[in-house]
Amino acid sequence: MPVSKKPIANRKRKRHMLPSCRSCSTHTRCLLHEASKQQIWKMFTTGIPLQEKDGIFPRHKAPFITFVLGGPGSGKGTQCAKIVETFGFNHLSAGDLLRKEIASNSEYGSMILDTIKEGKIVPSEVTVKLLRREMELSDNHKFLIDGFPRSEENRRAFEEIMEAEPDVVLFFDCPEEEMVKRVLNRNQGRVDDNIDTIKKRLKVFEALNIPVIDHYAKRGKLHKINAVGSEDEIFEQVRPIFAAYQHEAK
Ligand SMILES: Nc1ncnc2c1ncn2[C@@H]1O[C@H](COP(=O)(O)OP(=O)(O)OP(=O)(O)O)[C@@H](O)[C@H]1O
Ligand SMILES: O=c1ccn([C@@H]2O[C@H](COP(=O)(O)O)[C@@H](O)[C@H]2O)c(=O)[nH]1
Ligand SMILES: [Mg+2]
Repeated sequence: MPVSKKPIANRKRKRHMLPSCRSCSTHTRCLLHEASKQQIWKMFTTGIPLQEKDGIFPRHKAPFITFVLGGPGSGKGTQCAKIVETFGFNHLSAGDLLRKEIASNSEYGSMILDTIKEGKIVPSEVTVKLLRREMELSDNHKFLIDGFPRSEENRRAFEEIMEAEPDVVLFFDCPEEEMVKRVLNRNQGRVDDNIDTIKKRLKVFEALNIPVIDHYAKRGKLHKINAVGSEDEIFEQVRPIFAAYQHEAK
């Protein structure tokens, strides 16, 4: 049975369920309070619910993490939307989080913009920090992490900082010619949807992302999907993967 994403209002309320931050200057309730983070992640990684005495409301479920990988334009975002609709995951697109940082003029904004224009990879600590913040704020324990990790260094940073590994890894396998065609037709005004940047992104994908895919193949976590066909045809390959995990991920 599909589980819909919780409304933003509920996510905001979650902040107020966390203890006050004594170490920040404003003394407001603050997600960056180290003790809170450690408590949340202790619970996330051990699966042991926190008690009232731990300072935050108990949560009862360990995270169920899916990494969604594939080249530029292979259809990751499109299929994630279908997975969310059918299986009720929280979709975290690393690229979208980075683009939000640019739009919000954050301290990393101009560095991220330059990196994306060049089709290169943003430093792991920046991306992992953004993912971690979203995961901490989420009322949903089922995560689809789209477009990350992009390199072995990204993968190691995530696993070390989060003390967690993915349960499932999807790889949307698509020929380069098809990916280029899709990206050039995407028409969403992305600064990297031009032929020069696409060529660079494809090179980076081959050199740095394929080793991550190989790593998870060796660990028996990889599900390779033929990403050519209609969106619905492709989703029919994805559906049984999550149907099989539905009991575990509930
Ligand atoms: N099966 C498909 N057949 C044809 N076009 C598709 C298919 N799936 C997605 N598309 C289209 O291709 C484009 C790229 O898809 P999408 O944004 O989902 O890819 P992505 O893997 O998330 O790319 P990126 O890594 O660049 O974010 C979009 O315009 C989308 O509508
Ligand atoms: O983990 C990540 C994810 C993305 N990037 C940068 O963003 C662009 C666009 O990413 P999409 O997944 O295609 O939306 C990507 O080419 C990288 O430059 C990143 O550095 N790290
Ligand atoms: Mg995408």
